Amino acid sequence: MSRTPATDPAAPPRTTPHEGGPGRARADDVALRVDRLVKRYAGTAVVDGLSLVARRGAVTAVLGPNGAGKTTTVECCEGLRSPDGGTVEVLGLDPLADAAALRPRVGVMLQDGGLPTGVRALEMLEHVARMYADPRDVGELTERLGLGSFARTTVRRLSGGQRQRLALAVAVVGRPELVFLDEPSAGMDPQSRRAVWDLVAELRSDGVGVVLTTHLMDEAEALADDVVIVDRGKVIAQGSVRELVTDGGADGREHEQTLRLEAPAGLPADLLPGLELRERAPGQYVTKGVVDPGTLVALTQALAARDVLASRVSVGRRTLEDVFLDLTGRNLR
Ligand SMILES: Nc1ncnc2c1ncn2[C@@H]1O[C@H](COP(=O)(O)OP(=O)(O)OP(=O)(O)O)[C@@H](O)[C@H]1O
Repeated sequence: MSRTPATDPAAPPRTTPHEGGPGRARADDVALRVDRLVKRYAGTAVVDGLSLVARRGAVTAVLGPNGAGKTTTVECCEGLRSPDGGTVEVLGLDPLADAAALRPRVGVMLQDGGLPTGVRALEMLEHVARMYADPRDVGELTERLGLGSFARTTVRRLSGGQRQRLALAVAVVGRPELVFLDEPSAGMDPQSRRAVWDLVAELRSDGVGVVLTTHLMDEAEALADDVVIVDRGKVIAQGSVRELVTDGGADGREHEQTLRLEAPAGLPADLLPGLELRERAPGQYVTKGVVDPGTLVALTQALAARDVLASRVSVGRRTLEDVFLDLTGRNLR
């Protein structure tokens, strides 16, 4: 698959539809369809013709750097903002015109929690549960998300991570068909994070469509069936994690190791015999081709011969962060 050069704003987004993935989702599998969405603030398009599909029974991660337009997009899907162009279909309905019909069917976890601050945590969850015909068991949800230790604490006194866990419980207690999670594990300790990830995996296997925005690579890699990478209000790549990190997936390159080097800018591409060294951002290099133990020796010798001291050398599988950096020349965070 060809690269979309970072410098060519006219280039089309790199789209890699895959078996069962967003490109081939059957109409009745589709939980969310966003088509050429535009949202402007003060005349500037912060969402600029963005299209994506999220399936039922799948986790779709919307990934991008700060200010990319992720939250704005999701807020248009939640009926919290009205688009300036394009269309949004949530469970086949319009999030603004059909807001009342969608409310019991869609769960929303906002980035700041979005919860009233004077209410105690458990009372809040119980209150929301009573609004649904067939809510989840509050005790079970409390237990698995570890809400018990702060059940009687008011929302305003909760830590960031506690508030996030409560917001997640509130989002899923009504058994939604589609749930939007905005950075669900931001600010959480590893144990809470694991509990959130397990819950998300369970929602997916129960057939729920999960749309999560994040800039955490490991979260997207661990959870997502479909990844949509957004930058400057546009989709710049989409596909499964495997497709994205293997550049199309056909040649099985996921087993291939990539060598990453941080060193002064301007090293030549042919520094290493038999390996291409590509400078994808100033001073940040990656190699293409097979990396073996001898590669590290050759690299060290080649750098020493030029009196160059590397600040970092690492070997590992290609990640979503690499994909983003390749496409944009910038780090994701
Ligand atoms: N109500 C608003 N009025 C004006 N500008 C806004 C408003 N809300 C968001 N923006 C701007 O729109 C752009 C996209 O913001 P958005 O919150 O959608 O990005 P994001 O990808 O979710 O970022 P982050 O990862 O930081 O949450 C940003 O430049 C932001 O400053």
